[in-house]
Amino acid sequence: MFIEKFRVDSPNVTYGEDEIRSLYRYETTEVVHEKDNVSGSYHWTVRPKTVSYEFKTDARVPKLGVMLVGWGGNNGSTLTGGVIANKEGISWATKDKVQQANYFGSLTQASTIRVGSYNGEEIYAPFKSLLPMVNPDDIVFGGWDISDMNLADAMARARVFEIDLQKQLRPYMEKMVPLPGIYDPDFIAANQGSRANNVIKGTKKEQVQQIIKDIREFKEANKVDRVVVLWTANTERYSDVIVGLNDTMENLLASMDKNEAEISPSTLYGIACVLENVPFVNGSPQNTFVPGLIDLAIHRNTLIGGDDFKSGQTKMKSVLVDFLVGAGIKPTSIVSYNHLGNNDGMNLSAPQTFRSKEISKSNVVDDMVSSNGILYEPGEHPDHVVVIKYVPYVGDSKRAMDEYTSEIFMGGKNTIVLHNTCEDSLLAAPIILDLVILAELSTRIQLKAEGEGKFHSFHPVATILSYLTKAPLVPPGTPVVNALSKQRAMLENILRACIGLSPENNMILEYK
Ligand SMILES: NC(=O)c1ccc[n+]([C@@H]2O[C@H](COP(=O)([O-])OP(=O)(O)OC[C@H]3O[C@@H](n4cnc5c(N)ncnc54)[C@H](O)[C@@H]3O)[C@@H](O)[C@H]2O)c1
Ligand SMILES: O=P([O-])([O-])O[C@@H]1[C@@H](O)[C@H](O)[C@@H](O)[C@H](O)[C@@H]1O
Repeated sequence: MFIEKFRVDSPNVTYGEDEIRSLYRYETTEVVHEKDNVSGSYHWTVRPKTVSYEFKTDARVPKLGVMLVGWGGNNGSTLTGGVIANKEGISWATKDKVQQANYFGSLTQASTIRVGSYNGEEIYAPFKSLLPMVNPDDIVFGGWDISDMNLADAMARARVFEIDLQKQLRPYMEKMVPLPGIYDPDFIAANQGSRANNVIKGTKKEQVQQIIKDIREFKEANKVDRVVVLWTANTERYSDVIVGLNDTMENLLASMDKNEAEISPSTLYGIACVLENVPFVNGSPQNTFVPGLIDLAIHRNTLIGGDDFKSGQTKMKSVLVDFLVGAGIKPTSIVSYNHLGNNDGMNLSAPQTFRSKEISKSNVVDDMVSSNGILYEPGEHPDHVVVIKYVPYVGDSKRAMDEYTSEIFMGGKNTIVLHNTCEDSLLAAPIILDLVILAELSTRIQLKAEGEGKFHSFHPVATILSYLTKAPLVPPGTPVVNALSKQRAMLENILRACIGLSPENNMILEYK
């Protein structure tokens, strides 16, 4: 059964006008590897451990401004149009039916959580009912693009929405014009040069200062309380990480001042956001967050997150490999091919930008493979190939074909083949929405473990966003989890803890 909302009745939870507070007992384990004093041999011990936490969530939902880098792209124009269509209740004729706007594909807007059972029936509520979240209909969009095309024409260029919908959206979008962006042809494919007619001139430092100015003016002009910036511009090549250049925040800022060529546009946007204490999320696979920028974000306690939206093939991969390995089946060969004809595909047709994407699409199985020492020897992993081809005719309608070959019982082999066709931007747009909504929410959550003197925010490197990214950015020295079910459970259970609910453990002992 589905319910629209609920309230937790517990001595450990208080709902104030501006704040929700909870007392939470975090049940975990401590693993030790110790030497037996008698035998002298080492053994592993697992000790259950309970840590008491206090959470407090600011319940005042801000008016949110979202500034997209690459606003005029397929994702940016599709997301902007999609939110307008939902907000205005637009419906449109397709060859099959009259279609209503929706937020399908968004975890926060279209998924549910289990809150318990009632008279033997499982009870579910909207994911967004866990904590006060921004309503996407209320978001004010803006941003930058190296192409000066207005959003209505950009929507037409993207060829994602049905014509009837485009016609209805045009009046809302034709006056939306991206601000000039930071352009450096050395970091994206040469084939992008023809659209770069809207660029910020000057040194890298002057460009950063302009981005900061843009953010301030956007915030003032639109009277928004908070701004989140998200990169949905073209995939860049990796930046070289060099000691003395970008390895520390001091060196990164000094390199910017010296106009060092190896500081990428995406890193410059990131510097601007961190200096302005504005959350910055990277939806592409390049290493925007060089060590010096991570260092700066930690120093200034500004949320950063990424990398690379997890939207289609990779999302499926992080489910299928998790299922196979979790079932004791050994994937030995994974081949992921796709072709698409949008501008992203054209940009990825250059080897150096493709390499950024190949890395993020390939590393996604590492945690699952290393979790099973029965199937895999240390250092052993499946053959894993990623192929992306640019085929203009298909436009945004990506055609993905995957083949998974695994070893099964008694030397048997199993091959699974998947084919997936859909507009890539219709997968990515709701994920962008979730990223900005959850990034904003997490800045309103404070926590304090027993023994800690005062409340503090989550670590600035927002691991909480990992469900939405192919290559989760994590604080130095912490584990990377890619298995989709674990990522979703982590996110849901942290938000459940904020209202004093224990993790969903699926035991339903009541009925055993
Ligand atoms: N399913 C998906 O669509 C998906 C999934 C994962 C990742 N991504 C990534 O999202 C990004 C955007 O995808 P898209 O399909 O919207 O691409 P797109 O090419 O349609 O849009 C990118 C936009 O960024 C602009 N741009 C490029 N460099 C810029 C800069 N330095 N500053 C400001 N604007 C700049 C371009 O002019 C373009 O309008 C790509 O990096 C892509 O790899 C997309
Ligand atoms: O999310 P996913 O389907 O694994 O990966 C996608 C790639 O297959 C596609 O070629 C690329 O253009 C998109 O940006 C996205 O990264």
